[in-house]
Amino acid sequence: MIAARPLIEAIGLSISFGPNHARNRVVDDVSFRIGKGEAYGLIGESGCGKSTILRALSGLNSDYQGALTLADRELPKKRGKDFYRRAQMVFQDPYGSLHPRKIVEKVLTEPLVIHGMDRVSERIAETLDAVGLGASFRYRYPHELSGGQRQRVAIARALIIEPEILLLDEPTSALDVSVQAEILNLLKRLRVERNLTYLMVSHDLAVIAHICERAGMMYKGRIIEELTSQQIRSSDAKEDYTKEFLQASVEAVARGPEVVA
Ligand SMILES: Nc1ncnc2c1ncn2[C@@H]1O[C@H](COP(=O)(O)OP(=O)(O)OP(=O)(O)O)[C@@H](O)[C@H]1O
Repeated sequence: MIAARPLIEAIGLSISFGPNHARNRVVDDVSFRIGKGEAYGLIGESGCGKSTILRALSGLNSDYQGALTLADRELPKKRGKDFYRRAQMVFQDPYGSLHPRKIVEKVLTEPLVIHGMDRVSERIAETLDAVGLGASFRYRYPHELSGGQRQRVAIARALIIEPEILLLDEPTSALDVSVQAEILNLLKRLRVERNLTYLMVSHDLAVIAHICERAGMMYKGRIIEELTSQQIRSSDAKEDYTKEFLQASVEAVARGPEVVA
């Protein structure tokens, strides 16, 4: 079900790269709507434009045509602090996204200071707890953490300012298979507990079907059709390309993400 009034909307989004005479359009007239509290996925093979959409929405690339809206208001090309207060990003690579010389406490203090939030020490303790890391992790450096623990810190950093929206770019694909399911289950639980809205990008259909209620199937920069997680599970697609994509992943979807409890 599409909410009548979406929290996030993309309207005719197009994004091109390269010099004027040889612009390469990698996102082509994409539109989607995400209701408050919904988890929406963008799925497709490598290079189809998923991350480019997420980067545009998160303000990392302002060179786009069309409109992106938040709660019915068109977002300015240069996102203000108010946008980041409401929407935070979690990246694929927990190794690259944490500064090697900052202990966890510093990583978690910074967003609180930027957004002028109180109860710094308590919020750090509460958020570490919420992502399944105890107080002992507070004074550790990234190199003292496993990949899964680092991704939990990255999730804590995103959540500590209590945003409404998480923009998730392949948040488990850099992790060991055994750890992926733990992080996915954490994301699933946090969404319910905090009534979060997710936009998640993944090439992995099982991951999208596990987390998202709906997903846009992308092919060469376009969303060629939208599917519910139920349609993904039952391989119920209209487009031939989607059918092939689903068929190729059918066993993985039926199994769920590896070792999900
Ligand atoms: N800054 C950029 N300059 C030039 N081309 C770019 C840039 N960013 C992305 N592209 C190109 O846009 C296309 C889509 O990339 P994008 O990263 O969005 O794909 P994706 O679907 O997320 O795949 P992947 O999972 O491999 O990242 C690719 O051909 C990529 O090379």
